[in-house]
Amino acid sequence: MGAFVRAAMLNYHSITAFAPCSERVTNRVLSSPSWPSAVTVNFFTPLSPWKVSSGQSYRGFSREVDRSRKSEDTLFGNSIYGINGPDQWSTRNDLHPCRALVQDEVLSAEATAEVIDGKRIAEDIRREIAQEVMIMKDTTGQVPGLAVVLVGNRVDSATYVRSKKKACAEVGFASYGVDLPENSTEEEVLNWVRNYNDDPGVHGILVQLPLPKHMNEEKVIGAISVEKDVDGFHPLNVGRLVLQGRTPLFVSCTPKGCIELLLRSGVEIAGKHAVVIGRSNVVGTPAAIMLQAHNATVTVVHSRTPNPAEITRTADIVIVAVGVAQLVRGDWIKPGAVVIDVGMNSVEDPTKKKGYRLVGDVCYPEAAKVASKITPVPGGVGPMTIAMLLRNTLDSAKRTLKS
Ligand SMILES: Nc1nc(=O)c2c([nH]1)NC[C@@H]1CN(c3ccc(C(=O)N[C@@H](CCC(=O)O)C(=O)O)cc3)C=[N+]21
Repeated sequence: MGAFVRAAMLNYHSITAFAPCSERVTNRVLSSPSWPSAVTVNFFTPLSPWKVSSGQSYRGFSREVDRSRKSEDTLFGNSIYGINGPDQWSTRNDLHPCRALVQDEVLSAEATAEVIDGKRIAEDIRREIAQEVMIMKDTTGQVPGLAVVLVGNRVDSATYVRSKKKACAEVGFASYGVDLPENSTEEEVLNWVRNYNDDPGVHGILVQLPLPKHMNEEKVIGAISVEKDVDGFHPLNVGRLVLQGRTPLFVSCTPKGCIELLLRSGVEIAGKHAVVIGRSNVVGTPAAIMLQAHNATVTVVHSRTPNPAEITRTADIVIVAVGVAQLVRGDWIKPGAVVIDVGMNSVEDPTKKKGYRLVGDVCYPEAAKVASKITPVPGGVGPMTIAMLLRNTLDSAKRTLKS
C-alpha cells in the first residue's frame, strides 16, 4: 500500500483513491475490522473531467458505504461494464430565480410554446381504458386487478399509492393492496409478492419504490412474476426492451407516458435528434431506448457530461429526468424544440398554502419562450405515468383472458 493510501486511511471517515487501484483499496479498507461501518469513499479516474484539490468541494464518485450490506460490492466496480457512482449534478444550491443567466432575447420573449396537457391526455386514455373494461366485464365477467405493495411510512409514497388506487376504481379495476410497516422483513414483502403472483384475480403487481433501506429492491422486483410486472422493472422485461425484436411484456410507465405524449401531440420522432438528460433505470435509460426504437437519433446527457447545455441545444426533442429543480435553463433549448419535463421537485414557497410547490427539472418560464411544445409540472408527465400503469394492467388482463 502506498503512502497515499496510508495517508487516506488515517482519516477514518473518508478515503480517496485513484482508479484503477480503487477497487482493491476500497475492498481492503472496508474489510478491515478497524473501520467504522459507514465510510465515504471518493474515487477518481483518469477520465474524470474535473480537478481535485484539497479542501475544495469536488465532484468525485462519493458514496456513503454501509459495510453491513453485502450486495454493495458492485459500487466499486470500475470495470469494462463501466464506472459506478451516483449521479450528482453540480448546480447552484439555491433555487435560481429562473432568469439571471440567460440571454436578453430569451428574457424579453413571449412564452409561445404550446402546452402539452398531460392531464387532459391522461383523462382521454383513462376513458378509453374504462370503455374496454366495460366490454371485458360484459363478455368475460372479469375485470383487471392491480395489487399495490406499500412498505413503510413515506408520505409521498402513501400519496402516490392513494392516487393509483383511486385511478383504478375510476376505470373499473379491482384494486388489491397491502400496507406493511417500515420494520417488516424482506421475507414478508416477498411473501406478499408471491401471494399476488399466485392470485388469478391480480393481473398487475406494483411494489412502491423506494423500499426501506434494509431491503434489496432488486431481489423484490425480481420476485414479481414477469407476466404481472406492470411497472416494467423486472430485468427480463428491461432486457427484452433493449434487445431488438424481443418485445417486452411491459415497459416502464413514465418513459412510456413520455412517448405517448409525443405521439398524441403530433410530434414526429423519426429522424429527429433526441437528447435524454438522465440515465436512471426507471426513466432515462428506457426513454433513450424507446426513442431509438422510434427511429430518433439519441444522445444521453448525464451528470458527468462536461458540456450538457451545448449538447442539449442541438436537440429537436428533449426529455429531462434527473431530479434537480430547474436544471435546464432556457438557453439549453434550441428554438422550436419539444421539451418533456419528467422532474417533480418540491421547493419551499411561503405564498402557497402547503408551504411548497412542485417544479420540474426544466426552468419552465424560460423554456416556454424558446420551445415549440412543453409539458408543465404538475399536469404533464405525472398523470401519464398513472394512465400507463392502468394501460399495462389492462393489457396484462387481456393477455391472461385470451390464453
Ligand atoms: N414501483 C413504483 N412505480 C412507480 O410508478 C412509482 C414508484 N414506484 N415510486 C414513486 C414514483 C413517482 N410516481 C408518480 C406517479 C404519478 C405522479 C403524478 O400523478 N403527479 C401529478 C400530481 C402531482 C402532485 O400534485 O402531487 C402531476 O405531476 O401532475 C407523480 C409521480 C410513480 N412512481
